[in-house]
Amino acid sequence: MFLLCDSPIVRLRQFVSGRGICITISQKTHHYLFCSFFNTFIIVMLSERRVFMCICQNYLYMAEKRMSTLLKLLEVLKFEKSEISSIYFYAIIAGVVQLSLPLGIQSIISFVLGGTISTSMVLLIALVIIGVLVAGLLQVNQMKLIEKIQQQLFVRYAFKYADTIPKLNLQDVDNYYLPELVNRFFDTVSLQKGISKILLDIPAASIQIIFGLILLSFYHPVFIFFGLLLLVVLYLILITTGNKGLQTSMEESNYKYKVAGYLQEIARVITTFKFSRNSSLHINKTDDYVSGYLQSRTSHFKILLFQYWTLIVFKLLIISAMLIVGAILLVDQQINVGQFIASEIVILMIIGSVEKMIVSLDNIYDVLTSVEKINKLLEKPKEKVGSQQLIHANAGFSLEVKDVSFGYSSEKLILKDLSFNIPAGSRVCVMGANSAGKSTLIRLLSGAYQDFEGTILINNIPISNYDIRSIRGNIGVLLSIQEIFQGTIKENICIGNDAISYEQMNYLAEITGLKQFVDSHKEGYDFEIKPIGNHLPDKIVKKVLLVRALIHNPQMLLLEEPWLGLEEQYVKQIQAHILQKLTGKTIIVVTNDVAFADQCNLVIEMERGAVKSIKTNNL
Ligand SMILES: Nc1ncnc2c1ncn2[C@@H]1O[C@H](COP(=O)(O)OP(=O)(O)OP(=O)(O)O)[C@@H](O)[C@H]1O
Repeated sequence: MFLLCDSPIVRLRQFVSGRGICITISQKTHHYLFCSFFNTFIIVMLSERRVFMCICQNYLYMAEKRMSTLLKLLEVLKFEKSEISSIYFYAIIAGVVQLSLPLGIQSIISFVLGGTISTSMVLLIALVIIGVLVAGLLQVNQMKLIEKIQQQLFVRYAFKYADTIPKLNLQDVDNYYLPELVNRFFDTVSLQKGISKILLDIPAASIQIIFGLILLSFYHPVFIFFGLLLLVVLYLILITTGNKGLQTSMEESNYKYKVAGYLQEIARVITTFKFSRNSSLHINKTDDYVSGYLQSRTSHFKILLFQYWTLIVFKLLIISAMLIVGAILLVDQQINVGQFIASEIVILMIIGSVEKMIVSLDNIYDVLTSVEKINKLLEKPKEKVGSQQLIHANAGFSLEVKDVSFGYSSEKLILKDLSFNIPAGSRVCVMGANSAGKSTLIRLLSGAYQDFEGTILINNIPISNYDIRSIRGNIGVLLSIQEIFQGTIKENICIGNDAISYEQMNYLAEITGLKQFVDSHKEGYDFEIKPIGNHLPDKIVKKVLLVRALIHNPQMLLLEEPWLGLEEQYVKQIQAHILQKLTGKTIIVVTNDVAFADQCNLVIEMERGAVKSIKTNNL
């Protein structure tokens, strides 16, 4: 295809997959001639360096994108190597066995034309029947292997998601709604379905095509020409529509998740939409996303239709050509009736396989799209994990904050040039007005946010050098960003640590006042908390989180407003526990409680992201 135009880059984008030759016709008027050769990329243009680069980049970008999606699919299939090899092995055997049908029929017809029913003929019929049975058995084995692969895929992704989510970088997670992103897990179901089609249909179809063509070439050389023509057409369909098909499939999937995400958002704020009865915002927004979905789906369907129409036209042509050629060869007595019928059966088998391959293209798009979608969460940035272990000593840790600056985004600094020292075993109170940056500081000290300027040293070693898990194992944290989850109270407190006894839990539950709530339910600590803690008073949520922070007997405590909103009696008990029972541990509490601050060794006052004052109390 040749194209004369004045805007090479715009044209190139519209160009079929960016492959082609580009020749400068006139440098002055900036006219360019593009020509596309399927799957061939050559640039004959030496004078316009800038355009030359653009073309290369465009091509490379598209090739890279396609390759990366394919590589991701191969990465998925890498674990199923042995099953896939077996499936292909069975497919080859089945392909050979299935050829016994036309060959058997050809011989049977020769016998029938001879007018005798001989033992050989009965034997042949039996062989054909056995061939069909064996092919069926092989297919059953293939199905079993596919089932195994499907189960493995689901299990592997379920565990990958469960393992990855807690490791995600919190700063990055701030930019999206994580539960919505997790919806991509449902693409494992599309992957399971698509993979089964691809692994069953495509090998069977390709092997039938190859063996069928080889067989046909034995009947007459003219069939070789038809065979080659068939392969070229199949290749052209794949090349011309492949990229576009994948692109429209991705767009369709993007809108699918937009619709699902928005419905999820409506459900999340159900009361808001319920009480704004006259508003149709939710319907209008859903309409926008659904329209986008329908448009991209229609574009995708157009590609599939184009592929199918090409196939129908080609089928018509090839069947008529084959019948005519077969009939001529038969009349010319170059082939006999048996060969004629057998060759027609083989041709029909080949056409059927080509059809299967074209129809499977939709599955290939689905599979590639699913792999991209599932990986969206898995590819998100993870927390950095150093190698140094924070040793569990029986004393608190020392902290040194040196010239630390931090912003949740690059536009605004929240913490500005903070510097202070906290000796091991200190009790520290962090005070300050709203938005002074107190919570942000605690988040940095807990290792929750890692991309800050300056240094934070724990026991004289930069926090980034530590294995973050060893820090988490040694500190108790109560941050405002923490939540309770669906599960029992015990699970919410212990988070799977079976070494924690009921006595330990009871002791802290008494201090915080959680015990009263636990005792008021017959299930006790096995009382099941509903998702997002629905119906649970805020005070109880806070108490559960506080007991969770204290229960591991950590060497360092980072507590954000631990008693804010709790009953006076429990506030006193909690403070007494922290000040009197946890001697030797490093305790940092964010609170504007002056009475508590007076009992701390160090009081850090913050103002607009900076340290306003540091006061040392001689206790
Ligand atoms: N996850 C976040 N993403 C972006 N900005 C944030 C985030 N968390 C806090 N901020 C902003 O950082 C600033 C400091 O908030 P921070 O919660 O650290 O202050 P604070 O002193 O603890 O205030 P408060 O006592 O009201 O909790 C505020 O302007 C706040 O809006």
